Amino acid sequence: SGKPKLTYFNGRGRMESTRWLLAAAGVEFEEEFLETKEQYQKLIKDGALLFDQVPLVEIDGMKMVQTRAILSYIAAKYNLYGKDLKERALIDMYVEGTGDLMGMIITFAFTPPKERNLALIIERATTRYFPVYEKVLKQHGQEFLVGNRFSWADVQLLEAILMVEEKEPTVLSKFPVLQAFKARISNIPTIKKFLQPGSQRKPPPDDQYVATVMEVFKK
Ligand SMILES: N[C@@H](CCC(=O)N[C@@H](CS(=O)(=O)O)C(=O)NCC(=O)O)C(=O)O
Repeated sequence: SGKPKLTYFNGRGRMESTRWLLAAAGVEFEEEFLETKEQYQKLIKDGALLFDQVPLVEIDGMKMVQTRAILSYIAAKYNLYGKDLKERALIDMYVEGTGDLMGMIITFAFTPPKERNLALIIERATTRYFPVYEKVLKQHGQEFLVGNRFSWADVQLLEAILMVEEKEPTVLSKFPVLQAFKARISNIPTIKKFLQPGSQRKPPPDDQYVATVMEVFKK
């Protein structure tokens, strides 16, 4: 069909940032949801998973795995990766930052309840990560993080803000510039559409999601 095809669980995990980026670029995509061990074994047998891992994104005749490789390819293909090496370097730094923050939340669902440390996630968000983006936007006074143009960095920062707000709704209370950024980027038509109910955006992980992941990978 020419549309990229995403193979992953029916949940956020490591695939959600790819859904966000494709949606922000206005690119329609198909999804295959991993529900059973048999599906996973078949993908391996068919040689579709280079490292026996998902996310898998089939795009432009390639079977891409490795989340960063997938995201970088999509960002470059849809001109969301800056205009030169230095802008791309900034975007890489910013997306690694929001990626690390979201990584803490992704693993949260798989951490035994008594070991979960939500306070640490909120502390990192409000003292290490959000202050950086607040300052960057404040200093150049532009709409977007890099090169005064919409990029991957903006998409992933909005994704991270919304994810942290799901855990702590007041998390932006000391970040007025990020509050304005959130409102602005959420109103970009392709993102506004993705934020509407019924889009391919996935809900926060629940016990069912965690159980499915464990079941599929059970030896
Ligand atoms: N570096 C890889 C890691 C991918 C990964 O660990 N995938 C898990 C699934 S999930 O953690 O994303 O839910 C997997 O396939 N695990 C199976 C295995 O590693 O045998 C990436 O970024 O895509």
